[in-house]
Amino acid sequence: MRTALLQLATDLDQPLAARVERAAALVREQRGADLVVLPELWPVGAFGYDGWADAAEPLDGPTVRAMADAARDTGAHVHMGSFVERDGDRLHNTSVVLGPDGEVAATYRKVHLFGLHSPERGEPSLLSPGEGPVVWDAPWGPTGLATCYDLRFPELFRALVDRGARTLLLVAGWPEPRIAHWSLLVRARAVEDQLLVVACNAAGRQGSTALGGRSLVVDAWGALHGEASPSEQVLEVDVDPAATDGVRERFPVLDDRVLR
Ligand SMILES: NC(=O)CCC(=O)C(=O)O
Repeated sequence: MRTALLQLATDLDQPLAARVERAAALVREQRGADLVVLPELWPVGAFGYDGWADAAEPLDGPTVRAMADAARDTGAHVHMGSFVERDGDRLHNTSVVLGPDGEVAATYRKVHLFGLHSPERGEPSLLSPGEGPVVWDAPWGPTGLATCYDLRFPELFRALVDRGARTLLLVAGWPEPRIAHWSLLVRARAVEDQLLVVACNAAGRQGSTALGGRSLVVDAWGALHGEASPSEQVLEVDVDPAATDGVRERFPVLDDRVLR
């Protein structure tokens, strides 16, 4: 499965429409890929808190529509990363997977909201959490969705495994000062939950926050299939989701769980 991770650097000085147009053009350049993955909150910046309320859109708003058009033109599944979704008077950090037909195939609202550096402006004060884990029945097998700070909460990934997940699509806006945690925890989730993990981070600077890049793909045995630099980059990796079952059969550690 040809997979392209678009490790975007969002330029918050550009108008939102220009950021979306640029991302959609990059998606269209991935013709031939089966799956294209973008980072968390690239339209508004994962740390661009001040712009979120104004930029929030419903699920059928212009950002998702533009990415759906790009998915259709590319003929690929596109995990468009996440955007700030407005649903009535609530805002969510919502990930969206689009099919090659441009239809919404899956959505996931981030469960663990990050606000350690900005208790008054961070995600917990601006957003509402999602209601729980999501496993999407993808053409290549059951696929869990997770977003950034979720990575620090292993119980979410066990819940995804219990719901049948074999592959994990993780999108992030993970900062550079803690990038060693990102690289370590992505590998840990792949090995402990025996999942193929496709993990797409953002790059570049958003205000005072430098995002760390280093997107990576790790299989269920823990082997690294590709890793990006810290800067904006398209990382192309061929992955084999079917190999996860072989790992679980040869080394059935998940069967030996005692606490559930
Ligand atoms: N956007 C995020 O969820 C950031 C998470 C983070 O910085 C961390 O867990 O460290």
